Amino acid sequence: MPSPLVVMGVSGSGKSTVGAALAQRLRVPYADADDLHPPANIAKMSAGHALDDDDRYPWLEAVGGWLADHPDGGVMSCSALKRTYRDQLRRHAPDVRFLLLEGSMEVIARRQASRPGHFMPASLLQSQFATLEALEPDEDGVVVDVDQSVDAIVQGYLDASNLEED
Ligand SMILES: Nc1ncnc2c1ncn2[C@@H]1O[C@H](COP(=O)(O)OP(=O)(O)OP(=O)(O)O)[C@@H](O)[C@H]1O
Ligand SMILES: O=C(O)[C@H](O)[C@@H](O)[C@H](O)[C@H](O)CO
Repeated sequence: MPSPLVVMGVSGSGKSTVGAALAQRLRVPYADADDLHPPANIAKMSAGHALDDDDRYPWLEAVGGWLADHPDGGVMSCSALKRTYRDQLRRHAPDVRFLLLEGSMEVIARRQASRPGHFMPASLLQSQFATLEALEPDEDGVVVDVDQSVDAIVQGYLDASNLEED
């Protein structure tokens, strides 16, 4: 894969699951942006409060740093909800591509509900959807519907990107 990829979308859309599967399929390094949050961000979300732009700024800097360190390929799961956040990532890694995992609130809420023990409360899903700005035509990316198997999502991305496995 010639450039780093960010698997993006709202909480519970499958970023970690799909991101890890894609990285394995493409045989490139994988990282989860959830692991790069400052502890204060995790505490805030755990307490039921949505992050704001200021909270996300240092976190996106860390995500961008990882992308810049993987110019020859790597997959990062990161919500990247707003255009300005993706612009911030592109400043670090101009060639970054995005895979937007798109789904209805109904499907995603059901998946979140059957995922016990995660710090992200289901009550924040509405704010995640309200904050999400879809990929714009000038952004390098692919949109895949999450209401299908993980394998089908991975294949959908590969087909849309004309990427072959080694
Ligand atoms: N295509 C799929 N079909 C069925 N279940 C799925 C699919 N993708 C993900 N899941 C399940 O949905 C739940 C949410 O997925 P996951 O944790 O990967 O989402 P996420 O976007 O990384 O969430 P967060 O950003 O909150 O960490 C998990 O329990 C996962 O196993
Ligand atoms: O931008 C955000 O609000 C955050 O990245 C959240 O989306 C969580 O980190 C993640 O999705 C965990 O559930």
